[in-house]
Amino acid sequence: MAEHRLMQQQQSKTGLAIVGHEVTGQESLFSEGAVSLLEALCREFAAEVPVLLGDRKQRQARIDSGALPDFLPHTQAIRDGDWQIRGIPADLLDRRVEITGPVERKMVINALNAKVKVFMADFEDSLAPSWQKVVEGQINLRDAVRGDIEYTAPQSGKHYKLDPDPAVLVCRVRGLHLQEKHVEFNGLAIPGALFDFALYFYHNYRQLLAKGSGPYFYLPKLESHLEARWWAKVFAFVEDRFCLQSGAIKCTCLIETLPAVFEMDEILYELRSNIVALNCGRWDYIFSYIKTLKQHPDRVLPDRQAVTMDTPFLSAYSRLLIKTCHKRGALAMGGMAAFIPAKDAGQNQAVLERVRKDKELEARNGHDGTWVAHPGLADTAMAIFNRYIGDEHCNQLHITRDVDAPILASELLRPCEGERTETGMRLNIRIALQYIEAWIQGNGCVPIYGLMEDAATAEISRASIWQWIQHGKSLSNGKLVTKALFKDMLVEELAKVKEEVGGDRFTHGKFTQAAVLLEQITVSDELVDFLTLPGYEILTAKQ
Ligand SMILES: CC(=O)SCCNC(=O)CCNC(=O)[C@H](O)C(C)(C)COP(=O)(O)OP(=O)(O)OC[C@H]1O[C@@H](n2cnc3c(N)ncnc32)[C@H](O)[C@@H]1OP(=O)(O)O
Ligand SMILES: O=CC(=O)O
Ligand SMILES: [Mg+2]
Repeated sequence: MAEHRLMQQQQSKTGLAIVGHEVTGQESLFSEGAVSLLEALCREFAAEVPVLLGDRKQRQARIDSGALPDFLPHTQAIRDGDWQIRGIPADLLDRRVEITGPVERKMVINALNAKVKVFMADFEDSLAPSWQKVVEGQINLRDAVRGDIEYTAPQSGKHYKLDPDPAVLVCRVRGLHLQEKHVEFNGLAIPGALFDFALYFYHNYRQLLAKGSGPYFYLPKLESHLEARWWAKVFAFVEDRFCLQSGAIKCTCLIETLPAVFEMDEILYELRSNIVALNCGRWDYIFSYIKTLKQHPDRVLPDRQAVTMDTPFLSAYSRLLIKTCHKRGALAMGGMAAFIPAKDAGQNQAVLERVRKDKELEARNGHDGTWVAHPGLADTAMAIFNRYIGDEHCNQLHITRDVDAPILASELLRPCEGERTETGMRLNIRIALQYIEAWIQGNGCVPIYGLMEDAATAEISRASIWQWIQHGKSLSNGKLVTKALFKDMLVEELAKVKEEVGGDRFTHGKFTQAAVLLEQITVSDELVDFLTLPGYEILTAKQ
């Protein structure tokens, strides 16, 4: 019956239509109840998304013409008010180490078995959202929630299954800028965020609540409290529809855009029934600093490697997030050190040392937990947070920073010192090339030169070069960064990548196509909002 209704809708172009190719196992995912929820959400909320995205453009236009982001005058009462978020469920009180990773079957099992408190299952920065991957990802999470997930690696024959006490599951849905073009509502592609949210919620909320957990979400790339309000309405609508207690759905918002850091109190306030934490998504935040201040010549960033969490503008961001969260009873999560374990034992010691240093800074600032990209880093991060949190507490909520001096807008916006080097520019090109190549083939997270690269980190690499060209910056060796210099380097670095990956891999890969896309988005006069937008067109072209 559901199939019949869908076919009718596909013909009439009204209501919801699934237009993607058939993925094995999708019948049970697109059950009548799930489709009906998705359709209701699209009917109620999809039309508001372009309006919210339009608000982003208007804000950006004001900043492009010289204004600087600042705290909002008309929400002063919310910042000054004495209010708290509603509360944190027991299984989310202790989040000292969270692992993140894409929703592929093997990774889901490995992440849930890792020695961490939470697994953030990611439909966002680390996933290239091909139709196949998003559908399979939902199936994998549904099976994991039921404790019914296994996997056998085709090559090694290694078998994977869940350990008895898996990590708490939190699902990160796509950002509002991304569409899911394989599902249409009234003939238009639907917001990817609604697709991810509706399916994860529908298939898992009962089982999760029955085992004392709940439907938990990470919300990425918010830019304003009005976007948080939109999510609050989505949550309330769903809680009502399924006769759940208000606040049964819980979320953590990533503060990973420069505009959002000025609205953290407001975001917590809008979502106060549902929110439990904010998270320092540092990589997108750095990208957003570049993007938001792209027309401000005095705020051009140096080499990516110089932009570390101890630089003043990032330190202010981390400290203000902690202060804001703890004042409101919410957890303040740290972010990702992009290092991943090295095969060589000596090199690995150096990696662990860098992770330790990064986590130590977060824990000392007062963060309640942090992210790792790889199970091999869990113990290191856990040891640091254990030392700061101890056995008596499960977080650092008791640490309030009211006595600290206020953190001012000028500190959040402070220009970042450091060199722009030819080595840094060439490295940016090679990273962006290899990442885009992986992404357009359907792989959203890859190790490159010993670091985890995902959509957020790669954005920094490509946007930095755009910004250096735009403002006619010189490199430390005196070379002026121009479109011509970039194009010459692109040819040279493409050849270098070929040497590094080998002729065979190069020929069978999509490096030339990646180079074309990288060139387009780097020499364009306007900064392309997200590389995943043109990337999605390529990714989905042949599906
Ligand atoms: C800016 C942000 O948004 S950060 C959040 C988004 N980014 C992420 O989540 C990054 C997640 N990390 C990853 O995807 C991976 O660690 C990568 C791609 C960087 C490296 O992966 P690999 O090359 O497979 O690493 P490696 O070979 O060392 O892996 C060893 C084992 O650990 C597993 N593993 C590695 N990372 C993870 C992870 N994050 N979750 C679960 N398992 C993992 C691998 O699957 C592999 O398992 P196996 O031995 O059973 O085959
Ligand atoms: O999503 C996390 C980030 O750092 O970006
Ligand atoms: Mg991010």
